[in-house]
Amino acid sequence: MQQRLDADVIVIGSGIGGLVTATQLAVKGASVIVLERYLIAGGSGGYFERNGYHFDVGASMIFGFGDHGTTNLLTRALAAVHMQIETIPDPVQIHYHLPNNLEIEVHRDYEQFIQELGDRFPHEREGIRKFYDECWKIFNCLNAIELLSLEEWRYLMRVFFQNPFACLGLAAYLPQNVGDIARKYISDGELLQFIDMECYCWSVVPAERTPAINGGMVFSDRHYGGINYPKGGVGKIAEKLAEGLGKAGGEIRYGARVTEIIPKAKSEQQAIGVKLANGEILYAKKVVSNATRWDTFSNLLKSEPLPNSEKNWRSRYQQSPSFLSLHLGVEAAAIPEGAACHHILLEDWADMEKEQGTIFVSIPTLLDPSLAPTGYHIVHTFTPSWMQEWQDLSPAAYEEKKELAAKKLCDRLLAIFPKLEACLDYQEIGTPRSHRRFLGRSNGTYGPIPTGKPWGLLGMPFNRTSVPDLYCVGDSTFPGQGLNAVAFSGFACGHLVAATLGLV
Ligand SMILES: NC(=O)c1ccc[n+]([C@@H]2O[C@H](COP(=O)([O-])OP(=O)(O)OC[C@H]3O[C@@H](n4cnc5c(N)ncnc54)[C@H](O)[C@@H]3O)[C@@H](O)[C@H]2O)c1
Ligand SMILES: CC(C)=CCC/C(C)=C/C=C/C(C)=C/C=C/C(C)=C/C=C/C=C(C)/C=C/C=C(C)/C=C/C=C(\C)CCC=C(C)C
Repeated sequence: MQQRLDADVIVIGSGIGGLVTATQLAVKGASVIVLERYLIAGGSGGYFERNGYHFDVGASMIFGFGDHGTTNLLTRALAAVHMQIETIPDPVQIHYHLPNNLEIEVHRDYEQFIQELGDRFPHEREGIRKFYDECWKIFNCLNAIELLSLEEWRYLMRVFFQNPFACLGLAAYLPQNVGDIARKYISDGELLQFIDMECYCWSVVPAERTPAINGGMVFSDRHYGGINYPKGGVGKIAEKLAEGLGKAGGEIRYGARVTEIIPKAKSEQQAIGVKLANGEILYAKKVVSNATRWDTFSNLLKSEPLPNSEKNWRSRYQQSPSFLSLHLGVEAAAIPEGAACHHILLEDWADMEKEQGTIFVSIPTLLDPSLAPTGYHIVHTFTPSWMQEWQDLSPAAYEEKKELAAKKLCDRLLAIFPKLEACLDYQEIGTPRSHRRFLGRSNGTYGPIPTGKPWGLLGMPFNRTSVPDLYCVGDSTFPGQGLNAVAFSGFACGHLVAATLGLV
């Protein structure tokens, strides 16, 4: 007997990866249901409101909103469902406050950034130029081709014949890491530490473990498409994608927690399906999981032994730390005139990768004041933290540890915002436990990081999995963390699944 089908494709999770997959499939004519365990869409790209403040959950430095080229994947994902968002250009990507008074601002203008970095390291002026120019080479290859699934051979042939040099260029960079390129041109130890931080602040690993292709994207796109903040907050991206999905005929269900993926039986009689926490079972031709690979294979595929491909991947990649997050509301006087929106603070290079070592700060109200009551700013401060730090504590000990950690972070921030503590109006503290609880991410992880030196991006799995008709999308698939990166993963997954359904 033919199995009942509820949709062509079920997508588990409405993070940006899941939503881009769903919208891409819907506009190609597939019937799609997105199942989201939380109350709103967006996952790490979501938001919450408290006391008149509109806080971004995680992502706040947004790549992919440019208006030209092919790498502006957020603009493109929205346009595919006839949506767009007004964005506010950020003139400085990051203001670094590093040991030995190394104060560097990464200006939107490439030449200004290269000039100022060269002024600080005059003996390395040439090396600096050569290093960042090589990153542009990678970016120019990416930005010259249509970005779809590398698992779909017709696309690969097409893109290769359309632009063989860009494809060969990318193929050459796929196994490389940023550190190898930096060391070709630069020998100053402090400058190499700076390049490590340039990588660490988005890849959570130093340059020698950061894929060159991702470095090329980040170090060039910030000057090309630029960093642009969505007016109304980062949550608008998911809101608009979800709206576009509805208009394209797709459906999204909230409060719909998937507890189990039911794989296709060997007899091929039964369609692949999912079971929800309320006991309901839904069937589809294909299931796409936007949960992390760890959650997908260890929690959702309950009866299946862990496939060898996943075992191999887990030996090459581990979970990155999660974050300790302080969502602060402060009086405007706390923020000095002319301050940049994003800051990185580190006092001692030895602490860069340590628990609560590097501090990330984002003040989105400098770009969009409407996110806070008049006369106030949002200061979102976060620092890497491991789940182990926050387990096995009594409720009272957990609360006390949170308060202490928050106080320590605020004290360190006084170095750049001396009036911060005096101007504090609201504080909400999130730990790895909060990230696990609200985002459904194993140990609240920010995503996969290589266990040793990786072969660039070659070790990252694509969207197809070893379980027939089950696909993965999001930051535990190629090319990894970042909203623009998971948007790529969504375009690739949507394209691959559409191809297997005969829709492209
Ligand atoms: N740019 C920044 O500042 C910044 C900061 C933090 C995170 N990020 C990035 O944001 C990206 C997040 O994108 P993503 O698409 O990979 O995923 P995501 O984790 O944001 O979204 C996954 C979604 O799936 C839902 N979900 C999980 N398990 C489920 C289940 N069993 N049933 C139903 N729903 C379930 C979650 O609630 C969530 O909405 C990450 O790549 C991260 O790197 C960026
Ligand atoms: C045919 C032949 C011969 C060959 C073939 C080859 C090819 C074609 C290849 C291709 C490839 C590709 C397509 C690739 C792609 C890639 C991509 C798209 C990538 C992307 C990336 C992106 C990224 C990485 C991004 C990221 C970002 C991030 C993560 C961010 C973050 C941030 C944060 C965390 C924040 C911070 C700070 C403060 C606040 C200060």
